[in-house]
Amino acid sequence: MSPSIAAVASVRDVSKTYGARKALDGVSVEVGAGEMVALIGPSGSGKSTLLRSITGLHPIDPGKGVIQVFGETVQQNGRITGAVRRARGRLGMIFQQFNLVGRLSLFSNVMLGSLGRLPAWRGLIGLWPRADKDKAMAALHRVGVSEYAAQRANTLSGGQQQRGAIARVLLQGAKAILADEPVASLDPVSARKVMELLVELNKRDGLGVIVTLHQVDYAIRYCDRVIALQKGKVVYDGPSTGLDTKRLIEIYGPEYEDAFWEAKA
Ligand SMILES: Nc1ncnc2c1ncn2[C@@H]1O[C@H](COP(=O)(O)OP(=O)(O)OP(=O)(O)O)[C@@H](O)[C@H]1O
Repeated sequence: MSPSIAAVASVRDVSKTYGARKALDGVSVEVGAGEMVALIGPSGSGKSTLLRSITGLHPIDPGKGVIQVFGETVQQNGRITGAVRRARGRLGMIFQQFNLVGRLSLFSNVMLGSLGRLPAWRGLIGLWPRADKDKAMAALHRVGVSEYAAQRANTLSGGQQQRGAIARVLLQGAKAILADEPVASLDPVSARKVMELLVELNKRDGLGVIVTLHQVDYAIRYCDRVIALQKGKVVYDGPSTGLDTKRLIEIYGPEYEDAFWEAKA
């Protein structure tokens, strides 16, 4: 399979143990290049651990587990391979707390997305090539926050910061976005805008998206496919329309309505 059409992530029989706790227990999932998939499940079910394993931020347990990103093996037999650097360039990470440098302008934060391709000294003295500066402004425009380019990141609202973080991923040239609870710190209006932006990047630009969500209603509304984890195991992998009450009780238990952010229709 050529890397351009290979799956964003192919995870086969992966386990991850912290001390005596199995955070992932024989997980196998594959997310295709153009898909937008929600990763849901109760707190502590292993969602973040799965995303971190895909990006090679920690080694999985030794054994038969294998993780491939765009067709290249990034983890095998408990070892992170040399292909992980290339994989990280292709995967844009978005976090709950935005991960911007607060004292830098939004523009400078977005420019940091090009550091993987440029020598670091250029960034240190602000000597960015004109073409990259133009691309950064275009990315900020694309996500709807270009008017705040000169403003220090820590003076912006959460929603504006998260859009800036997405612009940085666009400048990085990522082919897919892995978002770990990207709306958990936002008010519902900003959260909806960030989710709509992710949908647009998926549908219009063809970026693969894997997004962990605490809010089941958001998973159903914005993602065609849902993968649910429970105690480190995949307990559902299918269309979001298949998440009926019985399934939700299986995933979250009888308190499943607490997993809806906005009122359940
Ligand atoms: N660095 C770590 N050291 C020890 N245990 C960890 C570590 N990271 C995660 N765990 C444990 O692994 C399990 C899965 O955690 P993980 O953060 O992946 O769950 P999650 O589904 O993302 O939870 P949440 O929705 O609350 O963010 C939990 O029991 C957690 O306590």
